[in-house]
Amino acid sequence: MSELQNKDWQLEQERVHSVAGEIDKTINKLKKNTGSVSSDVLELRKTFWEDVTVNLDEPDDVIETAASIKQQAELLSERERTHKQLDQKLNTLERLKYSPYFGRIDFLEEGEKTVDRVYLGIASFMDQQDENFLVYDWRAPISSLYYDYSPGPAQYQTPEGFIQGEMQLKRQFIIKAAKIKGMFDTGVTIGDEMLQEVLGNNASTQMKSIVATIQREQNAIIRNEKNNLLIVQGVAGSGKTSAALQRVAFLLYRYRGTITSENIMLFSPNPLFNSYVATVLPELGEENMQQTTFQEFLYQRIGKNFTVEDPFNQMEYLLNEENDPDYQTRLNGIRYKASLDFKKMIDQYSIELSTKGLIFRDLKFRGDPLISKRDIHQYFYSLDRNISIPNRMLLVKEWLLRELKRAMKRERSRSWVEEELQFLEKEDYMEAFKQLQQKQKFSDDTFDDFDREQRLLAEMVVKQKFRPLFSIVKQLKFIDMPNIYLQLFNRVQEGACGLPADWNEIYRLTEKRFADMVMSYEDTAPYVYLQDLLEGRKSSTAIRHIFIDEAQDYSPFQFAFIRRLFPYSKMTLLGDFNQAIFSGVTEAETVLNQIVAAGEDTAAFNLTKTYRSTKEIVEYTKALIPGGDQIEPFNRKGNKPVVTFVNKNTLINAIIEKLNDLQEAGHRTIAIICRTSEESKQAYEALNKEVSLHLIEKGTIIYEKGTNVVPSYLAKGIEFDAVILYDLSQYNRESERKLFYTVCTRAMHELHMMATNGISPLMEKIPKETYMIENKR
Ligand SMILES: Nc1ncnc2c1ncn2[C@@H]1O[C@H](COP(=O)(O)OP(=O)(O)OP(=O)(O)O)[C@@H](O)[C@H]1O
Repeated sequence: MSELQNKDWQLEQERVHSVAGEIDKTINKLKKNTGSVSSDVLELRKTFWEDVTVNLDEPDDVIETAASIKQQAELLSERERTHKQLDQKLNTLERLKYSPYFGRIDFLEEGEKTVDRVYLGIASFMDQQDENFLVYDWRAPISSLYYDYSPGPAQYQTPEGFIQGEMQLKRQFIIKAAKIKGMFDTGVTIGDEMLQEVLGNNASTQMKSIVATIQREQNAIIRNEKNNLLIVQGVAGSGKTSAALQRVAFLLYRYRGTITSENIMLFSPNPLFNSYVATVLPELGEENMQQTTFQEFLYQRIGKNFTVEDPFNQMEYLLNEENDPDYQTRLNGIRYKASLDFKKMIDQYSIELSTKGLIFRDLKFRGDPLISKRDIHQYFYSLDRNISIPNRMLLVKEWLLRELKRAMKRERSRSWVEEELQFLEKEDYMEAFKQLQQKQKFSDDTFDDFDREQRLLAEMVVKQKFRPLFSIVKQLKFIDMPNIYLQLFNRVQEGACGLPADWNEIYRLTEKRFADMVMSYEDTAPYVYLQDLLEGRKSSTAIRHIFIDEAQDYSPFQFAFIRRLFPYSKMTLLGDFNQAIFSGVTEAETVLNQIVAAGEDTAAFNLTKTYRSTKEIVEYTKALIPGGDQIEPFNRKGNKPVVTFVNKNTLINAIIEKLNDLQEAGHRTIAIICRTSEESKQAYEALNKEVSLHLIEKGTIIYEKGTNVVPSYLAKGIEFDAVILYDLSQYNRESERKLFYTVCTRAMHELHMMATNGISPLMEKIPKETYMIENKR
């Protein structure tokens, strides 16, 4: 280090100390505040009832009591909110104290004489007089200079317009416990050294924020405010998920006051992924957005009577059941049911249903139809056809509720009621007695009282028996959805586009599964879509931004469906067609290559640089996919991938040997990736006797440090220090190329592949010099 650099370092270190000191002062002040708020909260909770005047004697008193409770509850919740905010602020300050900032830029604004020195951190921090920013939030308008430019002419956008000027210095810091551990002045690309430092670390079981090293092309995605729909195609490891999460943080900052974490929703591939990304936003001092998986979202809408298949079962079927006589039909069905043609067919069908064809269910009472499906049908189609189907359904619902009430009255005097009365429990009598007392219906005449009690009990019995019927009607379950859906396949398909030749077979298969009360994954979205067209669904207005990660796994149909549910949301789709493992097998369209965005205000991004894996691993994996030569690895050195020839007897020992080597080399997260869940279980059983490891299944929520055995499709989106592919020879169908690519790209530092039956034909085009071969047969 030169003397000048040494001096700079010293000056910067002094500043770090002084800023950390200021942060400490603020922390202490805040702690005092938090203390008093937290004792307020405790006190309020303790004395809640003391300060409420409870009097239930007269109706007026009851109203007053309710108002008094409400007031007290509001006071408590306001204090609790303040407490939570202070707590969050304290947390952020503690993080800032540990590492106040990661970057500095010196910017001379056009027409100004003094240079602005801007230090960037995870949150803004001002001096004690609240006059000067000691740290700028990385999301502030001026901070974008850091991500977008190298020293030289530069500009940034503010709500008032562009500010031009010259960036004179760009400096990066690695600060830990208020000590500068690294300091780099950067040139053209930001943070090569810093990226080396960050990417060279061990993989973690939880994703980390990347704010210190966001790249320019990622920044464009993170800060986009112009477009309603962002489509990001990015190669494996290009930072799509990272960009999505930092974008959430950006939006929460930029639209503070109008948008909260409640208004943002992330669709993610599985529950494990949800927990994998769950710490990024809290690390940045923000609350997590809403998270769901698409299947979870759909399941709430499908009756509990169905066993609903999830995408993982579907994947297992596709990978394991090639010899099933129905395999090809199922595949064709999956492909068509994913398409917009199928959606059009459903739209057309729903128009027809407006005039004929709806199917209803009998409303049965004590085994007999009380209101027959024919009556419901007749009533429905007697209504004005200009009224939409959902609105007519509401009218039918109201009519049915009226009819049920009428029927209830009729039933009270039926003989079955009297019979039931004899079997009532003592508690039922007590209840009737209590009710009569409350209604003050007792008279002096005990004979009358007996009569009244009997009548009330009869009412109670009938009401109870009718309850399920009321609930059926209220939930519109008098509509026979499964049969309406099946009828769709069995009608004349006039002008239907792209109908598969084996349509009748597809119908037969769908019907067969429905008869067993099983709904295949490919039917879930179309089924719920049709249901929504008939029942109506209030689109969600609370969600303002939707993020869909792993978007390549969504069909055009599914995307159109989501779009319809959230008409007021902006959307960010992130995916990689080379990782379309589901449609890789089925050859169905995915939303990424058939974007349904006509007329939308759309921006498309293409990320080709990859950060996860070493250069050697990328050189190997990029040769696996068409167009892979465009993938640009980050220059981080490592070992070449290794293919180990084994036979069935030596496989487990070879893996154990690898595990030992990798652990010795300091790798903390190692995945043994198997093709299917069955294979994972076998591998786990065999290895578990010898080494300590965990098995990841579809319900697994958290992945743990150490060695994990994981089925291919559950490894999506996450990463490991080292990956051992359980058996590379099994990936031999062309349709599994994307799956093979996806699993190999999970490795950060080391990729090892066992081969029980020679090299996979999918590796044919991979240059021999990109990997090494070992023999353990
Ligand atoms: N700008 C960056 N600075 C530091 N690390 C980065 C950056 N961009 C990406 N990374 C790292 O690269 C790895 C891959 O990122 P991420 O998981 O977001 O990529 P992805 O495109 O979603 O990958 P995949 O499609 O393979 O799931 C992560 O470890 C992430 O922290």
